[in-house]
Amino acid sequence: MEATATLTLSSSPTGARRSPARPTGASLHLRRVPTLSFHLRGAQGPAAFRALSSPFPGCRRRRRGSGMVVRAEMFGQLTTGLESAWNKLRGVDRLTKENIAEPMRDIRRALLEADVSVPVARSFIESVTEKAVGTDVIRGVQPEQQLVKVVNDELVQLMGGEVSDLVFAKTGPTVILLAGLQGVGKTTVCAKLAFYLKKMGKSCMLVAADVYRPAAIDQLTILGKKVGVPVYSEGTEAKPSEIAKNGLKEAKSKKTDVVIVDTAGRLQVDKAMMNELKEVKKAVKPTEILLVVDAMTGQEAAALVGAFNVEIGITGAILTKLDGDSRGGAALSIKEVSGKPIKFIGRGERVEDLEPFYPDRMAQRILGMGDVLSFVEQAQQVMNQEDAEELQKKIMSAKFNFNDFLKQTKAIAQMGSFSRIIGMIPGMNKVTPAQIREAEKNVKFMESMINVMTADERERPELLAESRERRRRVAKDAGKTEQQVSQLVSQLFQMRTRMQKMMAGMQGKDTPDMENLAESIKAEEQAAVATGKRRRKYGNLRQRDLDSMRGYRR
Ligand SMILES: Nc1nc2c(ncn2[C@@H]2O[C@H](COP(=O)(O)OP(=O)(O)OP(=O)(O)O)[C@@H](O)[C@H]2O)c(=O)[nH]1
Repeated sequence: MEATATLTLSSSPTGARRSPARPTGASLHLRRVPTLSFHLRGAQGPAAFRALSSPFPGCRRRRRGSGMVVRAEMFGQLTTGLESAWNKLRGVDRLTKENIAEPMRDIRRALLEADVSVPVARSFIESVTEKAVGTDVIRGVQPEQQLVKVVNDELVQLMGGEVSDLVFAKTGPTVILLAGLQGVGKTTVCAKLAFYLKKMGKSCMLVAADVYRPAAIDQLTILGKKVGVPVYSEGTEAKPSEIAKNGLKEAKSKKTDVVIVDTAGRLQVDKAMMNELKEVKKAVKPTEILLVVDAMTGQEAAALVGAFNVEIGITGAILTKLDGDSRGGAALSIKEVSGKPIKFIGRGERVEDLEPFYPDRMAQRILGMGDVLSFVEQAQQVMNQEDAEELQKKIMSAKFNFNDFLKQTKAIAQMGSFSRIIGMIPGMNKVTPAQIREAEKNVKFMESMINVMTADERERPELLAESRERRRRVAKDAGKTEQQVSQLVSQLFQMRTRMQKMMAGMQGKDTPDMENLAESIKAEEQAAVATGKRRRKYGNLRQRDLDSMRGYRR
């Protein structure tokens, strides 16, 4: 026999539900550990791989020595489903509503297969479609790569965007109350959290408030010993709220930093369970109430977090058993469905197997395309850099027109800040958040007027400066006053002059001494409002603008 294979199956009932066909010539050794992995060696390795992995879409192969290790990764099936979406976009030159329709169907199917609920999948698809179609083409980036980036960003948002850190009490011990259904891993999480907090330098105490399962107290005591933290218990006779209260008193007297309260789990959500939790909550006023949920239960876990939140008001969730054959639905839906963040994930039975939940890392793990993402990000940066250089050239040759103006205002809307573009022009990176907000407020107002200008007028702003009729027409079409249009025209010329001066000032200086752009725009705006005296032929355009305009035409 030339090939050997070691196959390990998930310890969970759902993980073990499918058994791959046994390949000829390969020996299988079954162990109960919570991932699926094959180690194949010998000439028949590839054949054995195909036979073994066929029931597990998303299996990954890795060469190891002369053999190969195959793992059915968490979310493997979802990753595979998404891959088929990218493949359908090969050969298209930009993303359109039409050509992404089918890939979007694939993504939707992949999400549903991963056990994401229908409404969550629907709103995800809607927002990806909207963002993908509205994305500018980035030079050198394939449309399918661009879609990967959009999907990644939306996945990160779906999972809460930012990492949600544990909150600690300002004074006295921080109390963490753990709740959850039976067997989800609450008791194990107590020890894992204590281990994690000890590594952070916090002293911990575990409180055994699960009085219904005598073994739970023993289990907690053993785990407490293992991680080196004291366990407070009063046996199975006392009331959980009393035990928690006394435990907290003891922790205070010992100046313990964090108290973790283990509560009883039930097979399903019931009134008695909720009432008991409410009592414990009232007795110890926890800083964090975390619901422990099993990732294997998919969208049910998300619904459960929502239900507990409505009943007792929780601060977040801990998702366990993500190392098994979890399809990912829980991780993807919890925040969206319940509004509560996932704070930690459990990825194994050992005390070390708990880590904070990072939405961005999780999204990358799902897509399995870290390299594509960083490539698209770099290309975007290059494009912004090129934009900035182009803008600089235009400013220097006094050709900054309404199209550039609009492009900049749109860039503001897109990026939420001037500073990303402006910051790339050397010396122009002093824009403050208040100025950004101010600039953003004006964006829509200006855009409405620029949108109704003709292509010629946008290209050559002096057409508007010279013709009162044109300004009147723009005002009428945009629903603004003639004065507001004149102000916009005047602002563009002032901006142009000002920018030119700044650029000229910058040349030959390492650290130019100049005001930032937004400040200058604001100053000019105020000046424009204050002036009204020199309005003759050009309505309320100011003499200085006319001079600058003449300079442009020379
Ligand atoms: N694979 C895997 N197994 C886990 C994980 N967390 C817990 N388990 C296992 O799940 C089983 C149940 O864990 P417990 O901590 O006893 O669950 P519990 O919620 O306290 O259960 P009750 O006290 O009955 O409510 C144990 O065999 C744990 O080893 C995890 O992240 N991954």
